[in-house]
Amino acid sequence: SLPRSDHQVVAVAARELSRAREFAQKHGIPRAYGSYQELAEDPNVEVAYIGTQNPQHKATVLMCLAAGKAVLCEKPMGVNAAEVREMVAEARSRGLFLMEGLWTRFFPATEALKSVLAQGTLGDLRAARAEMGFVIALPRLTDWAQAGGAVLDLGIYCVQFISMVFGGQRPEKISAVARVHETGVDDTVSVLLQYPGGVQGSFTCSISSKLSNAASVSGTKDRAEVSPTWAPVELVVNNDRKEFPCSLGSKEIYNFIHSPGMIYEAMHVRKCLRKGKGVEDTGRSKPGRGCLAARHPFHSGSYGNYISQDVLGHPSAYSM
Ligand SMILES: NC(=O)C1=CN([C@@H]2O[C@H](COP(=O)(O)OP(=O)(O)OC[C@H]3O[C@@H](n4cnc5c(N)ncnc54)[C@H](OP(=O)(O)O)[C@@H]3O)[C@@H](O)[C@H]2O)C=CC1
Ligand SMILES: O=C1OC[C@@H](O)[C@H](O)[C@H]1O
Repeated sequence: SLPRSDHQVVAVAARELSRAREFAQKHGIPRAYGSYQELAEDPNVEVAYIGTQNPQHKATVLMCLAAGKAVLCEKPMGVNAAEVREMVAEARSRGLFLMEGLWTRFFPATEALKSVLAQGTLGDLRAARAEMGFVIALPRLTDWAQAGGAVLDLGIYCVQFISMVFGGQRPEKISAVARVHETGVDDTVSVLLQYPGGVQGSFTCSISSKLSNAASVSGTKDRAEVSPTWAPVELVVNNDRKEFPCSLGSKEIYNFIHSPGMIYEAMHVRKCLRKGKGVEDTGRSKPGRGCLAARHPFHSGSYGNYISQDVLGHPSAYSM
């Protein structure tokens, strides 16, 4: 979907070469590999996009970093804070770019919301609310061994929204309640986040029930809402509704809605690499090829531990 002068998919890898070849043929990709290692070692690959399942993210990220690649890893980058810290440390030590694929951040509707917030249109912010839930029949979601569960797969979109609207502040207190799936993963979770000055964030995520799938922020003057939470194509401020269609003329049939919106994060990666500077992680930017770990409280560990402690009654194997 993007100009070939800017982006080219030059290789694809799978654990089975036949599957990589089939995908490469279908999408006109020049090279197919039967292992991720071979792709990581391909000198024509500048950026590795990692779309394996959650438990394989870390190993594949480290493999590609070791091969000197910039890395865009699907969300959640790690299944817990320790994994994320290890990947960020490795990227930093090698001076390489690393980004978590929270594609939501780069949608035009999100950019429009950010300018509404920057203009102070809503007044002093008081509360943010996000929901993401639907009945999803994906085996990986109910499988503990695949780091399934609502919070890791869907809750992450809610947390990143709340973190974004409150400027990346860390909440002072977190509490959570949950329905636990018979496989032991979190099925439906509601979380309350208390920020300084009585400002509040709350979200519900569910892999077994349809929720509003909208995210909103309210202030002393007005309220703004984007939807759907994870791939926003609509922004409503007061009664003013703006559409940001993202079919982008693509004729592809995708597994997940608004998938053409993946181009926005790809463009962001290119922009960062061309700027050649590390992007703010803790509020400072560094000259030279740095790394970005799209940091949000979720992966700081404390929130994840609170959530998993509250939700599952014990720090789960994959608590964030
Ligand atoms: N940004 C977004 O909108 C979305 C993001 N995601 C994220 O993308 C990632 C992949 O999700 P999805 O594509 O639904 O997952 P799939 O269940 O389709 O698995 C993706 C790939 O993981 C690879 N894989 C590597 N090791 C294993 C293993 N041990 N067991 C099974 N598969 C393995 C397989 O590749 P192969 O066998 O070919 O090597 C498989 O094709 C997740 O992290 C998810 O959070 C998912 C959907 C939407
Ligand atoms: O990232 C995602 O977005 C859409 C969901 O259906 C999917 O399970 C999730 O991984």
